[in-house]
Amino acid sequence: MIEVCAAIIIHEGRILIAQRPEGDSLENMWEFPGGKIEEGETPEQSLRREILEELGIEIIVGDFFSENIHKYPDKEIRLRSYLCSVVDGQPTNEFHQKIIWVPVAGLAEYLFAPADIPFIRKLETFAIDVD
Ligand SMILES: Nc1nc2c([nH]c(=O)n2[C@H]2C[C@H](O)[C@@H](COP(=O)(O)OP(=O)(O)OP(=O)(O)O)O2)c(=O)[nH]1
Ligand SMILES: [Mg+2]
Repeated sequence: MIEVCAAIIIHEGRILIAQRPEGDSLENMWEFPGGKIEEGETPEQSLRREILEELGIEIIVGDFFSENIHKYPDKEIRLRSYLCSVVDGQPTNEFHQKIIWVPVAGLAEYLFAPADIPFIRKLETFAIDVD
């Protein structure tokens, strides 16, 4: 089982989503930034490291949002998501094809990695209160 953490970064009513690189697994699909937890890391530490690497920003990892165990043809992952906020600065795209901010109501337009679908459904049932 591969342990993966994903950041649901919310800012001014929108969520940051990212399109996976060409040539990688799940290429072109949309995801929440993050990645595999490394040896000795907590999920929170892992997410802060991944977000600094992928987006060049410091985040606050807040409440746990949801967990989904998903079997891909070649691997099984436990994907855990956390609600996060930006400490300061603008995210820069260091890794993905694209990064964009979308309102919850717009998430359905994007083709997400299959493991993310339950998160999208759950987000759609919540009125996310921000600011
Ligand atoms: N970061 C992230 N990974 C996700 C999401 N949904 C999802 O299925 N994944 C999968 C893709 C990868 O197989 C795995 C870990 O992501 P990663 O970005 O660290 O992995 P990677 O590209 O090095 O993966 P791989 O090519 O070595 O399989 O989790 C998501 O929302 N965010
Ligand atoms: Mg990653």
